Amino acid sequence: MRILGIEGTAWAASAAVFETDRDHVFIESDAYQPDSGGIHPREAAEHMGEAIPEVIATALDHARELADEAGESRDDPAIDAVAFSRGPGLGPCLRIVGTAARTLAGRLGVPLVGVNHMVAHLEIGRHQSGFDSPVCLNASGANAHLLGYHGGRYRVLGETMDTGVGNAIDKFTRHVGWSHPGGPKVEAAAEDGEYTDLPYVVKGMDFSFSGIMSAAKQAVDDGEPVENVCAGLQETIFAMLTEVAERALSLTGTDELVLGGGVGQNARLREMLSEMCEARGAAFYAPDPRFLRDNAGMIAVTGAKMLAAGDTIAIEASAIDPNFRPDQVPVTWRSGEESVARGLHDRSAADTGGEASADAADLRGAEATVEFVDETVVKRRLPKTYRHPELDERLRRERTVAEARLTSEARRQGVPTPLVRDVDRQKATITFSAVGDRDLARGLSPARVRQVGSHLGRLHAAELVHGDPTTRNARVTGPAGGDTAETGDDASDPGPDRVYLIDFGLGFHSGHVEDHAMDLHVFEQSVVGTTDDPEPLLSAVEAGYAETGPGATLDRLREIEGRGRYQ
Ligand SMILES: C[C@@H](O)[C@H](NC(=O)OP(=O)(O)OC[C@H]1O[C@@H](n2cnc3c(N)ncnc32)[C@H](O)[C@@H]1O)C(=O)O
Ligand SMILES: Nc1ncnc2c1ncn2[C@@H]1O[C@H](COP(=O)(O)OP(=O)(O)OP(=O)(O)O)[C@@H](O)[C@H]1O
Ligand SMILES: [Fe+2]
Repeated sequence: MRILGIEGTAWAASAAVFETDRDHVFIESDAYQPDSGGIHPREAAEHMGEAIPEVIATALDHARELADEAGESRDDPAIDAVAFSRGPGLGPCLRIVGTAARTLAGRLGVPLVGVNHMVAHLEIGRHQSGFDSPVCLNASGANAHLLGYHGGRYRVLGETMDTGVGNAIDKFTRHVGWSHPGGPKVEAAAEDGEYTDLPYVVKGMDFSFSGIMSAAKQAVDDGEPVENVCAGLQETIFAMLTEVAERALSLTGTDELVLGGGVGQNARLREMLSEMCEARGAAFYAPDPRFLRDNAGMIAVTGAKMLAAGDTIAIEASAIDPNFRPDQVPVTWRSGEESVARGLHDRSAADTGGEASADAADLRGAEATVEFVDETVVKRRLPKTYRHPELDERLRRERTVAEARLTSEARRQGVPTPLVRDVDRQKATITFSAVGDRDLARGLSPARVRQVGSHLGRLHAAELVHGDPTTRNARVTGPAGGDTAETGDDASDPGPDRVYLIDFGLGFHSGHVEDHAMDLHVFEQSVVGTTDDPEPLLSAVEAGYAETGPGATLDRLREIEGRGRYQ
């Protein structure tokens, strides 16, 4: 089969032909380059209007040659379907691409396939790597998120809370007067720069860039050489992306990572991700640059998978969607049984602690190694070689201090946590009492997550924020199956099932409703990412929270969930 792909969500007017038999992709692209400033939607649309017909004509010529070589009749269309980017992206650009795709499919009498651009950024890497069910890091201009397939959809495991990663970099380069796009210029300048410290902001698997960008602009304005700020920016932003990717691998239990998106062309980002994966024995795949930046090849390849699954779209129903989120797409081309979290269900090492602790294997979280010694666990934040040594040293020290302090403070508020027995700041090592029989991820139940909700509420009421409350950072007593006869639905009496919160390394003090709602959001996201039917669990979390937490948090949580983050 031969699929024509068309891409034009923002800057790349691109058309491609994917030949499924040979697994070969031909791509023709024409980039929009703003004269000054960033991407202007109107200018970008004008560019699409001129360039899209030309790139399509070139791709169709190529398809015709292939059809002739194959001896196909000249009366047959040389392609079997037209796949196009339906969104997300700039409305005026998407409309031009949509119109071109509909017209062409109608004229040739072939099916139309509507592709989500973000899903295409990750499907291309999955296709080329041959991985089963990887975690995907999309690092593009307008987006930044971690995705994993579970229960028929790509779930967002973590994402930017403000701008996309490329746009953040481009805003900085505009500030220093460099032309668009800024990413490659920052990469080149960083080669000659010395690392400078900038704010580092991750919350569980979410992250934000706005504080870093303001600090970077300020540093330049204050006279710091721009190449030093570029080096600091790369080291900070890419270490954040690498850290959250590692956390996603750890949370899902998967050992495969693929990279997608235009920022993925950056050699330093690829180096960090590949080093992180190597250190934890995971496989890493990054497509060639021509498949990372916006291109129609990824649209054609994803379109072919959708076509094979019968996932075509009627012309009347093919409206574009500038806010099309990847988790809205029903993934018709993959089996409902596949899951990014498959590793969770066949790893016995996570059942540890209590009686079993003496025999338990040592664990590796995302950040640290955990060694079980009698009834204690020794948690060591070993150096991460992918990070700049200064940044690494700072993070390990700060987090060790925060973890020891907040674990104890939480306990004083009545939240079950391990006892802190010893802290060695120099070696970034803490010794705790062992708690629980297994991670909550391996024993989810409404009664247990209700306790997590209630614990978080108690912390927030005392102006404490956990910072990384996931289903792997709670330990439970009792059986793997969850609700026992003793606990039943009566969560006010936890019975023999007790839920402990651990891993306060990203914790901090805050009375701000936004920080509280984000904390709850991080926990709910970790539940949604790894379960088939999250709704009863989410209701239980919120019911537990409502009993103990500040009143405004749940409203703010709804607001956070509803925020469009495509800026
Ligand atoms: C919705 C869609 O239009 C959008 N596409 C997009 O942003 O183009 P993409 O090709 O994936 O990424 C472009 C970004 O990638 C950055 N970039 C390109 N080369 C880079 C490099 N070597 N280092 C860092 N960033 C780089 C650019 O500065 C720019 O911000 C998206 O996928 O979010
Ligand atoms: N006090 C404890 N009692 C029992 N088990 C523990 C304890 N502390 C940690 N563990 C186990 O070790 C694992 C890793 O610990 P922890 O989450 O603190 O490390 P981490 O590297 O910071 O993890 P991540 O960043 O992935 O959340 C936990 O998921 C848990 O199974
Ligand atoms: Fe893109």
